[in-house]
Amino acid sequence: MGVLEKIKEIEEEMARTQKNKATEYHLGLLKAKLARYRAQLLEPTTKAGKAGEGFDVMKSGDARVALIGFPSVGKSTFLSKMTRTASAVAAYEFTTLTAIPGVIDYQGARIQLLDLPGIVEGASQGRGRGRQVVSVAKTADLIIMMLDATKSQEQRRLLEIELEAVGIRLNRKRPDVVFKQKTGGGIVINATVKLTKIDEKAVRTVLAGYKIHNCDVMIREDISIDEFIDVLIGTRKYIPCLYVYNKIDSVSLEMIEQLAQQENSVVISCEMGLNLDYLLVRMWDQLGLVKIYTKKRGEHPDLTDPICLRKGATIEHVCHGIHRSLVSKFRYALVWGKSSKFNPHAQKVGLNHPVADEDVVSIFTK
Ligand SMILES: Nc1nc2c(ncn2[C@@H]2O[C@H](COP(=O)(O)OP(=O)(O)OP(=O)(O)O)[C@@H](O)[C@H]2O)c(=O)[nH]1
Ligand SMILES: [K+]
Ligand SMILES: [Mg+2]
Repeated sequence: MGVLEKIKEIEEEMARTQKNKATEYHLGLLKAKLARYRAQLLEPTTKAGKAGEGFDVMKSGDARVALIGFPSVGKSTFLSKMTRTASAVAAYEFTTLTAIPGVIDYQGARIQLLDLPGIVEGASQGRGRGRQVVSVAKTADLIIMMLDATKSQEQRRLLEIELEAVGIRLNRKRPDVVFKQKTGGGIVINATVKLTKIDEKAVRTVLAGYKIHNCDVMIREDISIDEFIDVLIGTRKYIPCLYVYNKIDSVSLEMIEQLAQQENSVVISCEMGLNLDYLLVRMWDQLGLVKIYTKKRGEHPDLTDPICLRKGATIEHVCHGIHRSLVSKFRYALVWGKSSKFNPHAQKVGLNHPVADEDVVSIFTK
């Protein structure tokens, strides 16, 4: 039996099984199995389908934003508006057939915006170019899920299912669980908080489903069984997502208001150029980039050409941003700004010092 059939069989069994206390563990086991087969589906080595390879686009700039959506929601129109790259726009579906990269220059950062083919239901199982599209989505620092404001709200849920199916977790944090596999000693489970959604038996059932008999599990937040499975699988991608409703020029004001009030959502009209600046602000916030200005000794900081880094970046990342070989010659750095202990005065720091947005940094070398 192929992987697809096995998946279907488990899904059918899950649908048949009533959800209650008595079936809880059995369902947990089925879920674990299902997740394992789905993971196989994405392995390049299985015969279940062609490798989950993405389109061949070089990652460039300081961050990558991927446009995911059904056909004809306006993804290419958006790329053409926001960047100097033109991507074909048309009223028919599947106009775009490959990944088209464009660049947004914003706040001194270069953000790569990727226009992608529209995906359809079943994309994660290889329908259309779906598999390729979702694997590109996995490489993004932010996903813009583009939705058509004139269409049913169902579209959003369907897309979420497709992205979930390939291991993407939208707007969620990695579960706070420490999992260590061992060669002996049995299963040791500890929790530092009260667990209301799972118990030890459920955890053991899932571990048995994965044929794991020796491990340490330290659970530090009130997780669900699905989140525990994610921890075991280990390759989940936790990516921020903005739900962008396009074509608001064609819906009522009440509708616009209702869509705009949802969490993580932004309403726009590409065609009328409505709210696009605000979307940029929201994208920037979600990406969480920090700008660092460099300063040579005795000179003013260079405010025209900041180095853009991820949140959590250190002086070491700043060095890499200036020149590859700088770290090997590094002696110390002076930092002014929010990360300086003596702000507004400078602090002398080492490579591990975490920088903050708009810090000014001077590097001193040997
Ligand atoms: N009314 C309205 N129409 C829009 C807007 N933005 C795009 N469109 C129209 O929607 C249609 C599809 O636009 P595209 O940019 O090709 O959509 P796409 O998502 O890239 O489509 P595929 O590449 O086929 O997946 C075109 O006819 C656009 O003119 C908008 O803000 N309002
Ligand atoms: K189109
Ligand atoms: Mg397109």
